[in-house]
Amino acid sequence: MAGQGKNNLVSLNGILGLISSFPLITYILEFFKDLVINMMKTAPVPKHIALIMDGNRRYAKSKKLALSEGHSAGADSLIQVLNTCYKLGVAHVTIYAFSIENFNRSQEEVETLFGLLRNRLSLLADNEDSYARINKIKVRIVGNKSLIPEDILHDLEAIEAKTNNLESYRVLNVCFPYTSRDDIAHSVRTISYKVANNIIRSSDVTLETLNENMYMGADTPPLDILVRTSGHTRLSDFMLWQANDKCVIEFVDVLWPDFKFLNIVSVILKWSYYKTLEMEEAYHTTSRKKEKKVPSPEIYANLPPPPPLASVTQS
Ligand SMILES: CC(C)=CCC/C(C)=C/CC/C(C)=C/COP(=O)(O)OP(=O)(O)O
Repeated sequence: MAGQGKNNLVSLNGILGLISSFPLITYILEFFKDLVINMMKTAPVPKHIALIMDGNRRYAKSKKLALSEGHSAGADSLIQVLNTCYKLGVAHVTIYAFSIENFNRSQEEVETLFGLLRNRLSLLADNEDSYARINKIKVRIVGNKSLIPEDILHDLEAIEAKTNNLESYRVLNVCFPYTSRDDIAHSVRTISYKVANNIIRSSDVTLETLNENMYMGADTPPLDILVRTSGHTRLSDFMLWQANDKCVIEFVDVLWPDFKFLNIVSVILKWSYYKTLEMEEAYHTTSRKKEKKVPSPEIYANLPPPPPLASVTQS
């Protein structure tokens, strides 16, 4: 049944894709998408969503495309998903764009991925009317920058500089090249350095200190939803530290390039539904506690007698 539901959603996405090739229909579809988004805004909205965009190569194989086209289709999907998230009011989106493990892929694929990332991010941020700048989205490269070739790093840092101004209030964290364990090791190394140089005391090191010294920075809200596409049910060394406590992990059995508006909307709707139930439960628990605090009649019975009545008209 779950597989059938998945196929229905993929074919619905396909139909939407096909009919959206007509301009008037695109306009009507966008109108309905905005309507859905505006309705969803009346319920709780997650602050931070992370995405493991898995399945680009399988998508390319299934469509008999070149591998690079699979990644390119993945980048197209990402733009749609980002647009939905930011329109809805999600402040931070974090994407696993390149794992340190991905360096084990062929030189050709690594270069394709680096080039794609540089080109797509440039498109997102280069000009004043580019998507990230119009929509006030800060692009941040999060990860072990020492592993990025100099020319690519130079371009990525230029993109960061163009979007990182005070007006930006949405954030796109591009994890590149990244693994969680490398992030945790980086945080521990930074803290050890600070302790050794008397910048902080070891007794003051808390979970928050570890958090603050991670690549992502202290101003990142707790992770609400982590999505992995393609049906694989593992985290592949991503967000191991951040996916804690209240974070919901969603494994969606759809290849990333097929992950579109309806898929991200259903993930967020589910989160929002359970969040509403949780808030309602918390509300009832607090009101029950308040009700319990009402003093019992016996307490009134034991109160001292009231003072004698005095009137201003009768001296
Ligand atoms: C603008 C911008 C930041 C673009 C990002 C482009 C993008 C979608 C990158 C993801 C790359 C990646 C390693 C995907 C995993 O699928 P896979 O290659 O492991 O596929 P498979 O699971 O089918 O082998």
